[in-house]
Amino acid sequence: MNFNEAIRDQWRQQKHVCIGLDPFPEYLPNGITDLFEFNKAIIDATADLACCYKPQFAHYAALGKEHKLKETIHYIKKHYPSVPVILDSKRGDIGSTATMYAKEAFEQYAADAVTVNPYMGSDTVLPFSEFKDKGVIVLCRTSNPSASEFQNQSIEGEPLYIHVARKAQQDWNSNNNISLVVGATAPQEMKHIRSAAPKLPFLIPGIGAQGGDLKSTLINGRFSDGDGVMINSSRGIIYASKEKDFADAARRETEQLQLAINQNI
Ligand SMILES: O=C(O)c1cc(=O)[nH]c(=O)n1[C@@H]1O[C@H](COP(=O)(O)O)[C@@H](O)[C@H]1O
Repeated sequence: MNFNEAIRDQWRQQKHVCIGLDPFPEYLPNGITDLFEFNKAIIDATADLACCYKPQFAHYAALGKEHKLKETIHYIKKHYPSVPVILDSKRGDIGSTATMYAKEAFEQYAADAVTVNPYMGSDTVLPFSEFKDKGVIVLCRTSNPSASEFQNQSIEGEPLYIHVARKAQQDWNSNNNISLVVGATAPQEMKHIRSAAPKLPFLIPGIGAQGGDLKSTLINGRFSDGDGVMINSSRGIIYASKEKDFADAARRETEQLQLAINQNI
């Protein structure tokens, strides 16, 4: 089963929440200093609800704690093998280097999918999509405040993000393993991208701490028959409480987000 099939399996069980494992040392709950211990508590409390997990690479590498990232991914794969793991490293480089980045994500870290920055062109994406069983999640229209500076620029009458969506669907998806990152903070762009790429799954960050609107996200982002979306929340879930009950609080936030998704999907 490849990544996209595994996600579809999760959707069939009404799981759409992608939990971001982005530990900031200064926000760790009182008494917790170890990143793996923190992640493990969150994972054990949410694994039956999560569509997937998404650890963000910089949150480990900036602290020299890449081994804690590896430990986290191995823990999920050992104890909750049906929950896919997306390594959010937003890689992108010339083909020969991209091949090494793909090995980093899929062989060193054993991730099921990786986020990829496609703005250097096709030869930088294909080394990832050659891994048939793995997911390649291509940045299309990101959630950050300056995203429109370049991504909304019009080229031949269409915004750049639409060119990315078309290329992803038509040229990069021969192994049926491509998804798109589309931020919840850009509902009109999301609608446009969904009509250009009706069948590609969307990873949607921007709900929770970044203030994206869930209802318009679901109306604009889901497939015509529902599903189609992995709704990411990181800080909104993992920092729901700074006290001893942080894992239970993360579970409650995940349940509430899934409930809100069910009511709108
Ligand atoms: O690729 C991503 O995951 C991503 C793309 C994007 O456009 N915006 C975005 O916020 N992200 C990531 O999604 C997560 C959002 O975190 P919260 O804002 O705390 O929910 C972070 O790990 C970001 O790096």
